[in-house]
Amino acid sequence: MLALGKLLELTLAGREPAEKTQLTVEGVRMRWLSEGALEVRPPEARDNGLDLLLSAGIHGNETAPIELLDRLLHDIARGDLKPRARILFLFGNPEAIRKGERFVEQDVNRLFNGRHEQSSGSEALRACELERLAASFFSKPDRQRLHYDLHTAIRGSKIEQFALYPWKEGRQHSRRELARLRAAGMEAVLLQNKPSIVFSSYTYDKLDAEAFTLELGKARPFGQNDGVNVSLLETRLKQIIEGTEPETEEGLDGLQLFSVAREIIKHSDAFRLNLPADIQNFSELDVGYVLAEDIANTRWVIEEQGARIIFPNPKVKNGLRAGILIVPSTDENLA
Ligand SMILES: O=C(O)CCC(=O)N[C@@H](CCC(=O)O)C(=O)O
Ligand SMILES: [Zn+2]
Repeated sequence: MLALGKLLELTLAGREPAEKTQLTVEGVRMRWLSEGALEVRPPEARDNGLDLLLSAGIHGNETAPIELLDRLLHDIARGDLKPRARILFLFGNPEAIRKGERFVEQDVNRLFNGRHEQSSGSEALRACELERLAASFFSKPDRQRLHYDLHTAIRGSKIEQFALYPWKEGRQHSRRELARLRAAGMEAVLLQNKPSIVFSSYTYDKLDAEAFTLELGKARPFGQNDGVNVSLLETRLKQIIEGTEPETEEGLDGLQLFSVAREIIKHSDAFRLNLPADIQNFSELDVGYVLAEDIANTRWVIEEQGARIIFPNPKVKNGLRAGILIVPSTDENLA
């Protein structure tokens, strides 16, 4: 196997490779760009015009997606997987991955779309670098652009695998991309309805990629991911990479759609979230329930029928999202 296939090993060791560019026997070029960043380019005659960005480890303790990208890279470096797409592999927060922590000082996935400019420290610099790497990768005209930012969640979930689809004014969510996600094993998609500061929102909004955050199960340490079944996603990614993806029906085959009713923002240290610590994502909340309380008697009371909570987290920094309240949605506004 080509040494550059061991991007994860290099990243965990904090080392630069001796050789920055290597070629497989089939002429696939692997190029190390920076810590945790590697570009894969098929020979020109085989290139099918797709630019695919695969990122994981934006949160350092979310190891199942990192292991998935590591397997894909090994297969490419051994010549077992023969790309027709250009691919950028990114391990988002190397320092946090080495520590096995979600982040070191601040959450990288709250620093995109310019937020890093209002901040400082190594994670702000990394978010800036990730934006630059993604922008340069997606700078070629007349190519399809696709980004999957892979995550696992802090808690268990009533719906194990789901996607978050960013929003941009005037741009419609794509039915074809949703069908593709369904085929990749996603059971639900949350259709966002406002701008955001996460990585997939940056590539969707600023770089015109089709972009998604994918949640694949519960976060566990390296080597303990048997409970996270990524086989459908892995098969689909290999097909996308090799250009052998079967044409998907436009039907969504039971894919559940949700939209954001409200983001719960923690405003102060007085913030209290009235949920059990072990509550699962997608738990339903009754109308009238006092979900949260904050400074100056602010109360977050459930008003929406069919409301569910995802990503509840009272420990976030003040000013950040402490949960998302979602409601069922339909496919009527899809392009
Ligand atoms: O389990 C949790 O509370 C968080 C899991 C996670 O890291 N989710 C992403 C979602 C990004 C998005 O909103 O698209 C995050 O919170 O950064
Ligand atoms: Zn995450």
